[in-house]
Amino acid sequence: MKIQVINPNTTAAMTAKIGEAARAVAAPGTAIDAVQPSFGAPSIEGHHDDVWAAAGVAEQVRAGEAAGADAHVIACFGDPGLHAARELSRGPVIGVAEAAFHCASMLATGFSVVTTLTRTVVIAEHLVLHYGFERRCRGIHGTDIAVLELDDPASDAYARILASSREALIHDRSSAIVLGCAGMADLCRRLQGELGVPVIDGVAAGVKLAEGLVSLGLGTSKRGDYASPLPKVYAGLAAPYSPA
Ligand SMILES: NC(=O)NC1=NC(=O)NC1=O
Repeated sequence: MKIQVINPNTTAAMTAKIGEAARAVAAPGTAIDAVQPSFGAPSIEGHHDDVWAAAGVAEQVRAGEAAGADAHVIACFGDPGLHAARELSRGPVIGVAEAAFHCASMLATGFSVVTTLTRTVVIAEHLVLHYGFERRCRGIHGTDIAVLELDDPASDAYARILASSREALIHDRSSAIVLGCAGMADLCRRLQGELGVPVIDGVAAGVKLAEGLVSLGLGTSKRGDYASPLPKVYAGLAAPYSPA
């Protein structure tokens, strides 16, 4: 099967890291196509970035459908464009936040989220409510590490995320950690080893959930609000949209 993994920001190094994290867990028969939009923000750190990211996700899902993708993973913790992507897709579309929340909820009675800039905490809060996890998510914590600082050794990102996770487990009385940024994917196993609790990276969780649904012969329902978008010409876009 082929899974398109979309980094909705436009930083190629992050797309490569996300693709590596996806391939590390993909089953032998699963091909991972890691992509990013042709336009948009280099990192997604707020509502304005999110809007552009959602349009970029729609662009990439349309291309992925034309290329025969069996499923799509939206690899940004805000799950930008998730519902629009499901209108466009025959197969499953998994947002990394939704995937991580589901997995954490099957491993612990309560989980905490550790994310990047504190200003993005409200976006994660909105997702928790939108997906119905308010009884399972015990707290969401910003570390004030910018997304593109995650790879900068000078940011001391790992130590700061580890410390924030330790505090969250105590303060929230939670038993699992959800990493609140796709850019943290490479830290997951090390953090889990040091914290001694399940640490969920949404990229890996999203890939395995997508694989599982496709292998069950399940795809996005095309009845109701996830039916294909109505065919129309979109001003300013190269090609008018017509359902596959
Ligand atoms: N909470 C976040 O900062 N999420 C993210 N921003 C990105 O650019 N990618 C993410 O996963």
